[in-house]
Amino acid sequence: MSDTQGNQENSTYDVVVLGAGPVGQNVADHARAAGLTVAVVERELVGGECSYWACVPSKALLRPVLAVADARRVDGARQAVTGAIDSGGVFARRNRYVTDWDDSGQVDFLKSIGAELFRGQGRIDGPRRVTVTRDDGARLVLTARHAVAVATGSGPVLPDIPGLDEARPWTNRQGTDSSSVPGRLAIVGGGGVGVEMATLWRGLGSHVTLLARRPLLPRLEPFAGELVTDGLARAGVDVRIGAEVTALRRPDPQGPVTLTLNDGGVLQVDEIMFATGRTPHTSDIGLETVGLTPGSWLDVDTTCLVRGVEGDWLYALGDVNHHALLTHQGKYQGRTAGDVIAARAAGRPVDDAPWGDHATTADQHAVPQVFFTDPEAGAVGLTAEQASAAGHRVRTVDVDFTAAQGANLYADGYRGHARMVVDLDREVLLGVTFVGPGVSELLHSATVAVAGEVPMRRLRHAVTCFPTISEVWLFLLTAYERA
Ligand SMILES: Cc1cc2nc3c(=O)[nH]c(=O)nc-3n(C[C@H](O)[C@H](O)[C@H](O)COP(=O)(O)OP(=O)(O)OC[C@H]3O[C@@H](n4cnc5c(N)ncnc54)[C@H](O)[C@@H]3O)c2cc1C
Ligand SMILES: NC(=O)c1ccc[n+]([C@@H]2O[C@H](COP(=O)([O-])OP(=O)(O)OC[C@H]3O[C@@H](n4cnc5c(N)ncnc54)[C@H](O)[C@@H]3O)[C@@H](O)[C@H]2O)c1
Repeated sequence: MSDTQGNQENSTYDVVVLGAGPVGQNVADHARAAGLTVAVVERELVGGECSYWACVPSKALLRPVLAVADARRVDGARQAVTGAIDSGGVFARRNRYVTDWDDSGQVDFLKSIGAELFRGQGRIDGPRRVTVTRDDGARLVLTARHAVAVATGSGPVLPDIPGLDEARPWTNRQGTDSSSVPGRLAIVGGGGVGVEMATLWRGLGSHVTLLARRPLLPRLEPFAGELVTDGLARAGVDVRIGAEVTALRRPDPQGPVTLTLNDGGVLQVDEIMFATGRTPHTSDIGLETVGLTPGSWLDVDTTCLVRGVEGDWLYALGDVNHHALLTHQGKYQGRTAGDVIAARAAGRPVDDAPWGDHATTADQHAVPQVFFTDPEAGAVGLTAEQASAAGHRVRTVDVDFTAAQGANLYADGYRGHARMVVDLDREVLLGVTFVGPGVSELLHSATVAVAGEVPMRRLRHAVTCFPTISEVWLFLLTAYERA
């Protein structure tokens, strides 16, 4: 429904979604499937950071690097890998997966579900109202009968270092959309973006220096970061733990960047990339008009309803709520919140008990994550340290993959390690971590066990196929039973 006042158009929908990334699209899809009318506001590309400058291009670029690394671990296949990776072919592959940064396919998806797309910057303007400012300056007002869902994602945080602007650093954007390989690349930050970008650009031939304040992948079990550090070093990445950049210089815009480091050393590179964390896209979305602080992460309950806002109409999903900065977890929140909004709109009961239909319980207990490094690292649930800190009485079981024949048949001289964290009181798994080639596809088995709270005694009946990498489960369970 729409009407016009002066030159400002006003329209009313059941739900207004801010941001058409993967998360915004999921909440829209679920609300539409329940029969609600939905407006989606997007200021850039429908598909968001994930589709064009994060998950999809990074994995399109990494896959050839990891495929070649896998082939090199198999006698007979290794001899067929004789040359360097063809970066032109890799970039062309990436361009196909990001559809040349053209979002028409995803626009068609929104049309197909019957959601209305509004292009422009969306801002909340008091309860249940959103203004959209288009590039040509035109403004329209959207009113939400039931809910406004914020899914505006996050952007890179850059440290405040002298010379930062002059250095014109890369962020995840240039790290995923560049079509030339820098001769020398410094990457700052040892989280997920840093380790994947180091794997990728080294694989394409760059001389990469990875500067990390702390050990790599600090949110995972410590052995994951250690094995990934080792893998990067074997690939030729100069990994420097404890390093920080204190100043940057790039006097000639076409010339190299000079980094001053905290140990007083100097490093010269052709590009520098920052992978030093994310900040929510909430500074310019009108949070102050509903009593919230601009620029803050949005604090939500288990149904993704924002706390501290009267009237139960504002939801926040995906990166902006800071539960887990991962596409799949944000999409889970989007599916859940879409269903919650529909239930509340229809006056139906909301099942927000733990593991209920309308609760994002997995955000607290079973978040899975895979890093596409060499070796791959995958984890779900709590680490041993997190589980103990949360007050659980735990047993930690560790095994090397080398004993699993399936793993060795997959890669000669397979190197990998797994850990499971068992809750001794309930005899269920709290967390599992795998590190090794090919473990990315193994992780979901652990996610099912953790989210399903499958009793340890039942897990022994989940027989692993011989000979597959999954045999690691047999070694883990045997070690648990015999301890
Ligand atoms: C290099 C990199 C690799 C990654 N790899 C993975 C991976 O392999 N797997 C994984 O699960 N996660 C990965 N992530 C994390 C993942 O990208 C994010 O968790 C995901 O994009 C979050 O989705 P979202 O929909 O919340 O936000 P986004 O994808 O950022 O989408 C938000 C959308 O909102 C729009 N928007 C923002 N503000 C407004 C406004 N005011 N008005 C209108 N529109 C607005 C933006 O333009 C954008 O389109 C990676 C991140 C990075 C940086
Ligand atoms: N495959 C995947 O699922 C995948 C891949 C990449 C990123 N992601 C997600 O995207 C999000 C963002 O990743 P990220 O790596 O940018 O952030 P992050 O927060 O995971 O890691 C950033 C790292 O940079 C370090 N750091 C911060 N400031 C620094 C400084 N000035 N100097 C040196 N080091 C500094 C931090 O200590 C931290 O270890 C993460 O939450 C991650 O889960 C997921």
